[in-house]
Amino acid sequence: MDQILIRGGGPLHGEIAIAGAKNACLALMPATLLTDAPLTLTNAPRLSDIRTMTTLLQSLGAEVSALHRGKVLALSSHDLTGTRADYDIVRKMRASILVLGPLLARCGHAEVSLPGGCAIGARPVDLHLRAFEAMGAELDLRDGYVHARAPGGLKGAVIAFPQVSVGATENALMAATLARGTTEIRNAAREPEIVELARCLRAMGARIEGEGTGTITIEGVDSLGGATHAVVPDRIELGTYMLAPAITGGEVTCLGGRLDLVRAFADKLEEAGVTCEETPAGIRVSRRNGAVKAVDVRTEPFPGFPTDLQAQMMALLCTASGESRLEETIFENRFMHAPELIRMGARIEVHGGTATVCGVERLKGAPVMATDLRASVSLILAALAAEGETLVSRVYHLDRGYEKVEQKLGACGVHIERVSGQ
Ligand SMILES: CC(=O)N[C@H]1[C@@H](OP(=O)(O)OP(=O)(O)OC[C@H]2O[C@@H](n3ccc(=O)[nH]c3=O)[C@H](O)[C@@H]2O)O[C@H](CO)[C@@H](O)[C@@H]1O
Ligand SMILES: C=C(OP(=O)(O)O)C(=O)O
Repeated sequence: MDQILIRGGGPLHGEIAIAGAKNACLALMPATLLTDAPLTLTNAPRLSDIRTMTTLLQSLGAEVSALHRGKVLALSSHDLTGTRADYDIVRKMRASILVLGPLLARCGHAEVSLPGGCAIGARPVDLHLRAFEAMGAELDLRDGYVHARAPGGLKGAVIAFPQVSVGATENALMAATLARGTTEIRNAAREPEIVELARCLRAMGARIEGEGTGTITIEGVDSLGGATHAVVPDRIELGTYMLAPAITGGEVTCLGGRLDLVRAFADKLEEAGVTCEETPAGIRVSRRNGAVKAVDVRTEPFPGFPTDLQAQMMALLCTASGESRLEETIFENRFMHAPELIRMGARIEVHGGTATVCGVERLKGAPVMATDLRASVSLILAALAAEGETLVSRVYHLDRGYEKVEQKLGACGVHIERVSGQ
């Protein structure tokens, strides 16, 4: 199994190109199931999660070709052969549940394995299922699978989510495009991934209004056509690399980055004493003198501070001057990076959903283990500033969401390499 070795030390200088967004692409790819016309996605990231979604769609009979070294995905669901998403694929990636809405809308039935819990929390899919029921689907949970049927087709409905869910909003949005009548999604997620999906669906002929607000209205149409859509830059990869010079000092420009994608996060960086400027090329981040200041962070749905940047922010605050509080409100078990950061000399106490971080002068390199995707990259960030060598194991988590980490950070002056471990 691969490991990543980092020799921390000096400041970072250079440019890092931000890839297309994993989470946007994972929602856009299943949209192919809604149409028999071709869907082309450009600026796709090259990640194991994208390959997993490719395998899942292919298992349903869709054609998915990765062109231009994987940066362009050509998808066609002209000849769908199945409606069953198998446990063997779904268990690898929760976003697999996003095929349920499109399959149900297009084929009138689908069988999708329940994704189950994962390291960061239980993550049920009840909100997805309630949305389909509101649209007239009949659901049956059997043998670990959701068996969904809508013999007369889905009907437009008012779907009022009791809590904000990105995935449930995406699933309901896709299903509603082919439902009979009008659907109103209330308390909808407002994440950029939702806006992207709505734009792509609109380009395919869907009638959607209100994406990016709490209420999305969809007027169902009889069929959708094809489209070509460029995937938005990955705001979580962007935030992660913005933290690199914040932690080590120096100056890095994140090419293609946009402040509107990371406003709440960039505000916290500024509050901590890190400069973030938008330039025509991207976002330039610099920290020249002194330690960063402690700040308090509370994760929230967009436009709040993203849970997917909480672990990385914690890595920064480990060496801030003073005491910071991080409150995780989205997932019940998303502090697994804390014990590993403590192995590197951090002072962190976790009580329920709150972590208190007391900044130390210097972290020390250590062997550490990645427990999930964002935890893995938080350890890499911590290692950039640590004294000595850090060896991060279980980096398959990292490969789900970050392409070419070694090259991107290596080009900014860090000693980082992938090594084969046991
Ligand atoms: C592939 C993808 O885009 N993943 C992102 C997506 O995950 P995902 O779409 O799974 O996250 P949700 O927004 O649905 O989850 C938010 C909260 O709602 C709960 N919930 C969700 C659905 C449901 O049916 N019932 C329920 O209780 C979840 O357990 C969680 O506590 O949004 C999360 C929140 O920004 C991000 O951390 C993930 O990176
Ligand atoms: C939690 C994440 O992904 P997923 O929802 O696929 O687990 C993430 O991208 O940080």
